[in-house]
Amino acid sequence: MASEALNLESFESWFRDQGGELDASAMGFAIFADSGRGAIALRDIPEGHTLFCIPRDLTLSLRTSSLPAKFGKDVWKHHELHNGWAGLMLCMMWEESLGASSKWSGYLSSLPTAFTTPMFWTEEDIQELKGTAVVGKIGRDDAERDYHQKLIPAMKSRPDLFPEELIPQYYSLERYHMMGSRILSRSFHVEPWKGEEDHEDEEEHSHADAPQSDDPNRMDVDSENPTGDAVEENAESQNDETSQLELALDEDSDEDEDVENPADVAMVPMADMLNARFESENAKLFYEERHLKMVTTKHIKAGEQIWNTYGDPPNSDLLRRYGHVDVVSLPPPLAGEGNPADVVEVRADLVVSSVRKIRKTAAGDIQSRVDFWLEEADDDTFILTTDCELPEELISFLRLLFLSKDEWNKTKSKGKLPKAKMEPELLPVIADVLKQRLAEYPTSIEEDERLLAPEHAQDLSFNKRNAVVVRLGEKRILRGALHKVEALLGSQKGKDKKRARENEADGRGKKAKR
Ligand SMILES: C[S@@+](CC[C@H](N)C(=O)[O-])C[C@H]1O[C@@H](n2cnc3c(N)ncnc32)[C@H](O)[C@@H]1O
Repeated sequence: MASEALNLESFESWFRDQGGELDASAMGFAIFADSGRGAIALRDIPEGHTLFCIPRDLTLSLRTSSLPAKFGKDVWKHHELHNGWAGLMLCMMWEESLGASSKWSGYLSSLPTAFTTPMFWTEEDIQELKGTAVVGKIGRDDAERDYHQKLIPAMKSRPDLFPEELIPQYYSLERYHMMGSRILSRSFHVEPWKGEEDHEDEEEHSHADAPQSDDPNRMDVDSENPTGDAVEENAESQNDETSQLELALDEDSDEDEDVENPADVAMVPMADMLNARFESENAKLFYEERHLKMVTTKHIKAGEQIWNTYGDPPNSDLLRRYGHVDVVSLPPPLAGEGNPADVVEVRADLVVSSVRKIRKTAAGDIQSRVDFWLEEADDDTFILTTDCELPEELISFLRLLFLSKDEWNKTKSKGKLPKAKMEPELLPVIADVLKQRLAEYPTSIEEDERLLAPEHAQDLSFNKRNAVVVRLGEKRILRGALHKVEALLGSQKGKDKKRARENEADGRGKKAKR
């Protein structure tokens, strides 16, 4: 605790020395038992108040580190450092190796070195996540491949920048993972100022192509102040200051608008000191021409925590990226506590296997229907949320698999997927899919609820407790959806019986008439 407090003090003075501005009458730091360091309001703060202000050139990214320019654009690209996060990870390791001569030394030394994300879990702990969306997305192997295929050759090519004796201390695989985790849990998406974009005449420097990013939940930066003040554009003055490398990094960034330009991934000192909790945001980062500003989005009372937002992701993503889970009251139809933003993924192949099992007559052309689906819908996973409603895509997919041969031929020629209209014949398959999906978790809901009960919770390790929270959240959604399907099946049976009785009575009536 004492060392963390000291760390914060030197971080704060580094921040000011570098031109950062903090309203120390409004915001201070505290250490929270469940979330580490965070920011608190030292007095009542009105909405629209600027808590701190960061010069753009104090953010750490491919645009601001001088390492990419030392390689030159072609070599940087040759080593594939313009794709994904590997380039920024190398920049961070290099800046750290410079010690006090790096502009970011006071920042880098304030960053955590240990993480609670599954990337660092034992195999035994990871087993606790079986069935959840986390397991397939940890990505340790992909990250290590990048380390060996991109970073090692790049470093070997420049012993002047990466002296061999410094490799174990600053560039080990362990430190590489550490940088990756810092980016994962603390980076922001920071786009260049509009006036920075249109430059074609810049000479040779690194280019950045679009990276593979899976990041809908990175902390975001808005371009407009919440008070509605217009952000003034001043392209001309910005042009003078924009580094040529920065422009080169953006040159290729429009190639695919769906993937994030790695040059837009930025470490933002001070802004990354704020914690987040589901729907608790009361401050947000906004950008202006030369600064990023953390501005309150609500009135905050003295003593309250100042929360940013991480985009309110499901617990599976929170755990994977940030190493914690959100536990608040769940809205109906669920009850108890969990993350209202939770989701559960159901793979299309599970649906296909249930259709094959239940509709023994399932068409031999099922594969061509699946291919048609994949082409038209471009998705092989169905997502259920905490409202426990059945996804429209799932219903449409099932209807496609249930079409008669004639209907299928028509659908194929029209190139249009069936409407998501629920049919009674789909219900038994959906119930089976949900049961199969529930069976993919090794424990039951009741077992998990017992593990999390207050009298047992202290027996769980931090990782295991988080794993149980994630898997229980997913299972509750599946159970909620299953209850809905069973209720529909029950009322369908009731309707069928009634119809049968009426038919019988009709039959008798007719007989009586005769
Ligand atoms: C952007 S940093 C926030 C500052 C961080 N607490 C620190 O000490 O540097 C994100 C990290 O803070 C922690 N964190 C943020 N919000 C949290 C919460 N609601 N519960 C638990 N931990 C949280 C997690 O470790 C997360 O990876």
